[in-house]
Amino acid sequence: MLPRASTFRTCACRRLPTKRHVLPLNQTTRFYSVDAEKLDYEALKKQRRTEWKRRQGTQSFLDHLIINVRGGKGGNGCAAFHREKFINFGPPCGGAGGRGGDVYIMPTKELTTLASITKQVRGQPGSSGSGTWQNGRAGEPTIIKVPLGTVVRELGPEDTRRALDEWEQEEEDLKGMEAEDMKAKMREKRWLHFPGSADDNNGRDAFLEAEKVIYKEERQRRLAARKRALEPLSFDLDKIEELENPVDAPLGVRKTEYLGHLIAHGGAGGVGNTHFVTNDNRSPKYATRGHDGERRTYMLELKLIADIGLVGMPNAGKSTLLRALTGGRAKSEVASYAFTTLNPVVGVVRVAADGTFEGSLRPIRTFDETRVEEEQALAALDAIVDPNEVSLPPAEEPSVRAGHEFDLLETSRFTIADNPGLISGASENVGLGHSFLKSIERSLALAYVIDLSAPAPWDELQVLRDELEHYQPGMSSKARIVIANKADLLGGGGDPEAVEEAKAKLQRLEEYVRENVQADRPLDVVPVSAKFSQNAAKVVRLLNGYVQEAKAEAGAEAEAEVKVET
Ligand SMILES: Nc1nc2c(ncn2[C@@H]2O[C@H](COP(=O)(O)OP(=O)(O)OP(=O)(O)O)[C@@H](O)[C@H]2O)c(=O)[nH]1
Ligand SMILES: [Mg+2]
Repeated sequence: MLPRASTFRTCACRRLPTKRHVLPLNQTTRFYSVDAEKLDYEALKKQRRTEWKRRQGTQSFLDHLIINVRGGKGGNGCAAFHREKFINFGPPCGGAGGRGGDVYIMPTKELTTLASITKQVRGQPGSSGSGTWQNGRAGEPTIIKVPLGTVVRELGPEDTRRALDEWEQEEEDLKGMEAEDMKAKMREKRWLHFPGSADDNNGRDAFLEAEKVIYKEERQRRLAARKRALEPLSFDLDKIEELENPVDAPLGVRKTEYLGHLIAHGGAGGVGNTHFVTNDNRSPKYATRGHDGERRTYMLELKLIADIGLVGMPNAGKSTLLRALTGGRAKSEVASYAFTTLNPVVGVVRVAADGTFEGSLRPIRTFDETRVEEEQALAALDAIVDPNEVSLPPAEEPSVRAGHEFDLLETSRFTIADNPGLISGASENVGLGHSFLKSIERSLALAYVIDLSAPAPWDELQVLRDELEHYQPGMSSKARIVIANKADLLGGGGDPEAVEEAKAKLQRLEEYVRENVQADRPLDVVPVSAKFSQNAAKVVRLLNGYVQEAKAEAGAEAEAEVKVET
């Protein structure tokens, strides 16, 4: 029985928000106005966010991946005979199948992790040939886009993680079959027959001859593939390459497009029955199927190419520093809870001859927390500052501006990578672990970022150094500078006692660095405030110096190697 109309009305009303469900405004205000409670609430919120982020981090951070790549399958050949008005029995006219598409790999700046890359990549198949001598269309190439800085390594024949090649796979499929069944199955995989002539073909000498030739060719193909597999491919995708088309090419000549590195060839197309015409056999009724594409397995490993790598504990202000140095161009997330940054982010610092860097010309506002909170903060700011009441002095126009104008001034640039936070025990996979350090393994220099406002910043430094050494012995010798961040929190707003205390703390840190953390060359210690871009110019000058120095050293080494070889 249908419910009465009044029943519907009651249900609908129940779903509507009533006054009871909405918290009165004064009630929430009262809750926040209690300071102790608010503090607890804030701490709890931060802790929950940290936990949430850490869990997310373990799922989304991806710096190595194994992918199975298969070139496109070739299209099948066609067994057909020409038919036309007044020609009832025309000649064989089956076209060949198209080639399967090749698979390429290409670096791109748009990606920063391997998370979006599919593990099984199949090239596009070629289309089959058809009657009237029509050959099939070749498969389009497939391009796998990976982040810049990915190292591609093919797994060798002994590696158990490698996918089986087409012959090994066939062997596996035929295991345990009777010899007759096996033969039939192998034939079925390779041959196509004109409708109704399969049995007839199998008994013909011409077909058996053709089969022998096809198997011989296949054996040669298999030998070549096995030989090639003994030398696995390996290359670094550390720069974006472009094909230069000749400038004097005649009009109308197609420009060749850069597709990247070829990692799996597509299979050849099958041949049509026209291919098998001989003097003895004028109307062959069989064609071959397309070949499978190459099957290869690759290990992708992400190693970002940044000249400088920032290493620091969570919340030390690494992301804030990156944003300050790049003028907010590098969009690294900043928030007051730990593990805000989950993936390494690379930014570019552009420097002029007089030491001005582009970031200093772009005033940035660094917001904490999420976008919602950012909007709330802005709204609160607007409520306090009434633009009509406060007459701000007109901002001075800088003589140069960031953006395109800086192109004329720029004399050097370097890249800098912000990393997730490193904590004690990261080598035992505590926090986000330390595998992300792989991304800065090839950096020219490392910079420790520590929180100077912490009670014992030197302890932080020791932990960072130990974790670097745990990750790779000798890696800490790449560190050149200790950036003591959050210096603005010391000094107590100009209180002489607090200033003295801050100076003493900095001195103690310097002493500690000199005595305990020293590598083979002295480490610079620079107090900065990333949030307010204080002393950032000095940091940029020093970092730029290390990069130039390291590049010069690498250049000298390469030259020496060339000399030895000659
Ligand atoms: N007062 C002050 N606060 C800062 C400074 N630098 C960063 N902060 C604040 O410190 C908090 C953490 O900054 P982040 O840049 O996210 O720190 P992080 O090292 O990237 O942290 P993770 O990504 O979690 O490893 C934020 O609330 C920043 O506003 C600074 O120089 N002075
Ligand atoms: Mg960060």
